[in-house]
Amino acid sequence: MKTIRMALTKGRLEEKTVEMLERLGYDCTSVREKGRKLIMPIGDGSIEIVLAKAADVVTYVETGVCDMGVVGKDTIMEKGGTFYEVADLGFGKCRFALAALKGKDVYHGYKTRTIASKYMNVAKAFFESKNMDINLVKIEGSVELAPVLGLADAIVDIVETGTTLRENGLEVKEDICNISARLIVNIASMKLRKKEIEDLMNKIEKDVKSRGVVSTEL
Ligand SMILES: Nc1ncnc2c1ncn2[C@@H]1O[C@H](COP(=O)(O)OP(=O)(O)OP(=O)(O)O)[C@@H](O)[C@H]1O
Ligand SMILES: O=P(O)(O)OC[C@H]1O[C@H](OP(=O)(O)OP(=O)(O)O)[C@H](O)[C@@H]1O
Repeated sequence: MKTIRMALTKGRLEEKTVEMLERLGYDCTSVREKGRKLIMPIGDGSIEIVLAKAADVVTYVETGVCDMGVVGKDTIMEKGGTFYEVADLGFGKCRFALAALKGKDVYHGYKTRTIASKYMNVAKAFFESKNMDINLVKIEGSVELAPVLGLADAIVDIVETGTTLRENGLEVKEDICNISARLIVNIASMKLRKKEIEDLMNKIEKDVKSRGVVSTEL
């Protein structure tokens, strides 16, 4: 049987994904003791794990160098692409929100608002849906700084606990959508490796159900 290559998002989603694979019965010692290694087999070697940055997980799955991947809905929304999104894994939960300084009115007034975000496409689509004309500024991280420093009127960013907003004098003005980790599959792999991929998908779906995950729309 040919090895299935699965791309995992390094960082926040990594631990939960490994825990899920362990619940499915795959020995993930190789991932837990990886050091600086980026590719490693798990279990009996039927799956090979590729550790990548979120946006690159999508690229590797879309191009078919990886058969499947685990990535946040935020990355899927921002980057788009052609692949199957087959499961909401129910972890990595957070949300996209519009936020600004406490008490600031971001909706009214004649001046075009300046919005800062790491997620330019998500922010653009959100304001287009509201028919609001805005100036968008790309910020690479710690986006909360932009309104505090006076660069932007508001931000579109990920909120999990709300601590970063609160500790910087900001508040959510509007929730945009929920985010969680998703399982994605390459289109050709789904046909060519149907049996192996479906077997793994079924195991993952069982695990997701057993955790009582209420799946959002895929
Ligand atoms: N509080 C949070 N902040 C950011 N992402 C979160 C949070 N909680 C869950 N996530 C999910 O975890 C994924 C990976 O986040 P992580 O911060 O590890 O990587 P990243 O956003 O690509 O940042 P970096 O560029 O620092 O690697 C996100 O794409 C998102 O789906
Ligand atoms: O609601 P909270 O629990 O405070 O989490 C949200 C924060 O976490 C993320 O930032 P991250 O730590 O990934 O750093 P970054 O801003 O440099 O991307 C996100 O962009 C928020 O800043």
